[in-house]
Amino acid sequence: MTTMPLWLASGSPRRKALLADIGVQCEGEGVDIDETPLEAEGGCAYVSRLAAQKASVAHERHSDRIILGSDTAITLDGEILGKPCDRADGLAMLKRLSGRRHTVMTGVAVIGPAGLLCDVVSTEVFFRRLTDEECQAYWDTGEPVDKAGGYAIQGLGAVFVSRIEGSYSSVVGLPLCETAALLAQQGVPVWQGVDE
Ligand SMILES: Cc1cn([C@H]2C[C@H](O)[C@@H](COP(=O)(O)OP(=O)(O)OP(=O)(O)O)O2)c(=O)[nH]c1=O
Repeated sequence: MTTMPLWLASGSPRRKALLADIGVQCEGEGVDIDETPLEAEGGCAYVSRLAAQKASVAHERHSDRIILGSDTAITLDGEILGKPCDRADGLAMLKRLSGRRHTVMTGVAVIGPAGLLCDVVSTEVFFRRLTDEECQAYWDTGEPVDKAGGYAIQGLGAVFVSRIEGSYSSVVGLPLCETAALLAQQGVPVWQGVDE
């Protein structure tokens, strides 16, 4: 076990709350990086690159901590969808998700005594059909604006999701099973089903 405190390279209150759910306390703040996908970059490579980059930038400032960075994006028809840039973009995303399945990918990177450790978790999310009125009313709630794909499974957007295959916490922003394993490999005290 390490005595190095954990630093979350994220401004997302959801990621902090998910870690708190499994008893992991941390400080942290978001880092500003360019989130433009590289040419021909796939979703898995994209979220793992951004998670590692967020962790590396934070590590430069807080080299005395264990650093956790993460990134969530959705993929549909071979395209990466991040956060909507405006109302028109958000409505277009919701219409594309309507009545079909898409993939949510979350990359997690942890820098610590074991070096840089990364994982990517993919989850299939199935949406029921949405009417134009529903998409507009949902956008107007304000919930979609800072969410990858323009919806929140943990919020009002849950009424659009008929089922998922994979990790719920990963869709919300941090896959807890895999994150706990990465933290444990870096010596962070984290409960994994047995008391030490
Ligand atoms: C699909 C989906 C995404 N999201 C969120 C998770 C992420 O916070 C966000 C995607 O943006 P990210 O760039 O992954 O994260 P962020 O900008 O919120 O925070 P930071 O970069 O500082 O860590 O979308 C939900 O909260 N619910 C959902 O159902």
